[in-house]
Amino acid sequence: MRIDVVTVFPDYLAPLQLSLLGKAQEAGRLEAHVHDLRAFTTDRHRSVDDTPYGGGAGMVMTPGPWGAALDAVLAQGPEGARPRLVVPSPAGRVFTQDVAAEYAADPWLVFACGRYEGIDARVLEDARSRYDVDELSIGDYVLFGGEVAVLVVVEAVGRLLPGVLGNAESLAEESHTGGLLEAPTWTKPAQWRGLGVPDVLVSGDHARIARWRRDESLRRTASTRPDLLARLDVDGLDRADLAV
Ligand SMILES: COC(=O)c1ccnc(N)c1
Repeated sequence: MRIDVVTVFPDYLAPLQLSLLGKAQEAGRLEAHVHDLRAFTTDRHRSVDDTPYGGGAGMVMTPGPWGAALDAVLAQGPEGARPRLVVPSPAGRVFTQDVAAEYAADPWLVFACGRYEGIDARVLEDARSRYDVDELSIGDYVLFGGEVAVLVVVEAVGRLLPGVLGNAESLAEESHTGGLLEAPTWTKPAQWRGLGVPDVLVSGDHARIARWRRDESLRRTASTRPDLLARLDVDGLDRADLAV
């Protein structure tokens, strides 16, 4: 997978070089390119924003540098490819594990990091002729810019890429895989500050352990995220059992 990020704060994306994402890049599973939007400005002040038409507080990012930047990114990628342009925005569709899986299947993601009051609407309108444009929210709150959202999305997507996670099996049991929250976990020591470990987990009965973990996962989901349960058609689930 290739990812390109256009931003006025390239340093914000430095964490992409760390940890598993750094290793994924070394292994050639992920190719990340960060572009400074100001490199596509043409004025002496390298300006990227201006006052909004119609008035109102704050500044809007001007279309010129963005158009040039998105053209340049396209020219650097595979010939004829049509990448997905992801624009982090509080007005976007909500990013979920399912969306992460969708993105993990894309060969090329381009991220446009807006700041201030956003990017001139014509940038996305123009981009739609060459990109599949996706405005994306990481939750119902507002940030200073899209860069933090890019780090969230790239980490959630990158860990789904084949070979990036040491043990791909862990993907099957984690929260939001299959729509439920994962059961609580314990490790050594067996006793800690007077607290022990559920007997079933040291029983060695793997079928019983799997059932117990499933029940704990359902209970935790019902207690913390009943909205997730409402979406699920969990076979054989008797919701009365989940009265927590
Ligand atoms: C400037 O970008 C944001 O404020 C933003 C981006 C993605 N998700 C959000 N919830 C906010």
